[in-house]
Amino acid sequence: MAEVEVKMEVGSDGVAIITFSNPPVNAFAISIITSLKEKLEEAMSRDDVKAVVLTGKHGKFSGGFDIKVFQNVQETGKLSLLSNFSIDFVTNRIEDAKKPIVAAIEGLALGAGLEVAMGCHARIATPNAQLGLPELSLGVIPGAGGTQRLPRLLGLPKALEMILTSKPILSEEGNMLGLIDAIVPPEELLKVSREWALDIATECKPWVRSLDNADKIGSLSESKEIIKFARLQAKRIAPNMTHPQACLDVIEEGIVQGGNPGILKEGEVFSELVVSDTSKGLVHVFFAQRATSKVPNVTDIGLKPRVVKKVAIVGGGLMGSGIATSLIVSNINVVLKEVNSEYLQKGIKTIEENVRGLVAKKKLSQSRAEKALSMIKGVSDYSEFNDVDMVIETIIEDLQLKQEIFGEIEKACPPHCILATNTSAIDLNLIGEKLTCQDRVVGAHFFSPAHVMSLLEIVRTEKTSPQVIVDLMTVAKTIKKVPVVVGNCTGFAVNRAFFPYKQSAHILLLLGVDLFKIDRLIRNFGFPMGPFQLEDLSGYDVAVAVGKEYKAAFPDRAFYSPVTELLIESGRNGKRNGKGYYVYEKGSKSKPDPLVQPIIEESIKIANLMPEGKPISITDQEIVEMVLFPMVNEACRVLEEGIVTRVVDLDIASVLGMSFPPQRGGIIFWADLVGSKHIYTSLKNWFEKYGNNLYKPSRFLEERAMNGVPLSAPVSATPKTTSFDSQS
Ligand SMILES: C[C@H](O)CC(=O)SCCNC(=O)CCNC(=O)[C@H](O)C(C)(C)COP(=O)(O)OP(=O)(O)OC[C@H]1O[C@@H](n2cnc3c(N)ncnc32)[C@H](O)[C@@H]1OP(=O)(O)O
Repeated sequence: MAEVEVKMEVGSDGVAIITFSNPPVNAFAISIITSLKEKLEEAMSRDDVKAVVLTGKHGKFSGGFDIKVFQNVQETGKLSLLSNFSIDFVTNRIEDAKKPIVAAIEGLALGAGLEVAMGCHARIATPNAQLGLPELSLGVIPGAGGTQRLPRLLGLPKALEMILTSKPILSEEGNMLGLIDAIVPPEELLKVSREWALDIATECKPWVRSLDNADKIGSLSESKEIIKFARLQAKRIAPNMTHPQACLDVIEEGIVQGGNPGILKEGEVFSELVVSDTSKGLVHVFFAQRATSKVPNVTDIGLKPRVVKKVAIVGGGLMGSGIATSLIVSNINVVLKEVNSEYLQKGIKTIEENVRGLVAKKKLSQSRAEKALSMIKGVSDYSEFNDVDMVIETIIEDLQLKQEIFGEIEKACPPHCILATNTSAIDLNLIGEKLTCQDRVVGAHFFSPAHVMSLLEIVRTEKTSPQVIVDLMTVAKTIKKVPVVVGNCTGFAVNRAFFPYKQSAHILLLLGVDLFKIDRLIRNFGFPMGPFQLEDLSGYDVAVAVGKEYKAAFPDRAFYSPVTELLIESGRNGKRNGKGYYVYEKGSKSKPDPLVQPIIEESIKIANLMPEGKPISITDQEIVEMVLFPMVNEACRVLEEGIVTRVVDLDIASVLGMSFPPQRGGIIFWADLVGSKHIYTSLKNWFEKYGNNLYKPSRFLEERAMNGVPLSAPVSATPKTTSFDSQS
């Protein structure tokens, strides 16, 4: 069968098997939908066809509507591209067809994939097929009848859970709950499906129209209560998003008015949401995340990843034990080295606690947890390093010590072994300076807690070999991390672009803006917490140590705030000792601590930033912009210096490493929506007003703003020109 094609074969039993193919996931592209309509029309009109089986090629039913079409609609505004898929195709051509249609589901049926299957008159699936409606994760709602048919097939509570969490269920659960009619092995899928279809045609099995099925919907008052509860939950999980509430409105409409009015409302709401900024951001993140795994001159030069079966970790602290946890739960053997048995026991204990935590959260079964723990071996010397495929060093940020350790591991490990460091700041060229095998040195920058956070920043030097990068990217995927490949500098891409976030928040504080207001506004923007809450969480000692690194690396613009050291002097260390900008007490929510006010007043005096000694007057929007625009400015430098060569890498690094709200599409995507000219002029204005270099626009930003070139255009896209100043 050709790559993108719909084929129909009519058997001697009178069943037409319609197979669609659009690798890799059989997405419903416009051409596939058009061909499917034609084949269905033919099947309905042919006298030798009694029933139809609809199935996908390549071991999958369908990954849903083609999301590239969403991008096209978002760019052109042409809603007609969505071609009334729901009513014209799923309802009229499938559900209302005059001959029975059975969906034969292998592998997965997601989004429109499941919606098409629910329009069919029965569903037969292979074991472990994934069934889900993940549309909310793209900023839209199920738009091909899913909001109406799933509650009618599964009952409201389970349907709401699936839609609101975007999480799929497996066909076994679907079978138990009534979504799937039978589970059969892959080799019997077509045989059973065609028999089922014939049985419906001969009335031996029921001809079920899902939209008419009211059995699983309870009383109106009961349903309304369930939806009310779901609204509260959705608000708690996604406080800044409106589309989950819009989805619940649509589901409620269907319950109150009936399935057909529900489908009409679904269509209206879908059309509004697909062109919203939220959907634009989330669709961008979907494709950007996949693009990060295609690295020019690395993944496109025919290299095959080598197998990494055993990894040694040097250092069993918080990072080392988190990384070890990620590896062992993904079936990679780990040798954990510590300097003495006390530290070793501590490290192993943390790993055991991490694994128990994953079991408690139902992310790991008990048997897999036991297997994982059997894959770790604690050691206090290098004798076990002779057959490891990779070493990850996770000790404290001390260059001399790191150089010594790298000298030792180079001798102890086999010649193919990858030598990785988890440093978050130190120049990799210095760490590997004394080695003979500098092509094997690479940064594996995990984020804390390493067994939970999904980003792996892979830092390459000019000498790191592409093979080593390919290998580490493969390990990242094995342990379910998203790898982003970046260049070498202080802070690499994530911490480098993120440092102005905290510093600008401190400048605002010292200019007299209420810190709790800053936190609240940043949360409203979509970050999970504000800059001061984040500082409380990481601990002030970390903030002071990291602040020194940036001061040394970027003395022209790194800002020193006296607040953190004064907080430490007064016995505060954030969440760790329960006392920070907020008070943390066991069993209750953190609360702003009024007792920090005198410390802030003292800091304001020391810093003396307020113009004429008075707090500045500033709008809420400007507060948010003053925290975020300096990050955009630094991100521009990261791009200009080639630390990151593609904008998608920075967008994904910001979403997964800085918790930049995914619905904003990542830092550069958002900056382009705001407009580089506005960012440039705002920064310039603050630079002139407050005299702080943190706000001085970078050359890259200035050139892009001046030439009207989006920040996301390739680095080579900016013509070199004179500045705004000299132009005006
Ligand atoms: C009207 C309807 O209600 C609206 C919809 O149906 S919206 C779509 C709903 N469906 C989804 O959200 C599913 C999105 N896809 C996924 O979650 C995952 O791709 C998957 C679980 C299907 C497969 O995962 P995995 O095997 O890891 O492969 P993954 O790398 O993600 O995808 C493989 C390729 O298929 C593409 N792809 C996956 N689903 C796609 C889709 N629905 N449309 C277009 N392209 C898609 C990916 O972009 C990727 O392309 P690339 O190779 O060029 O980078």
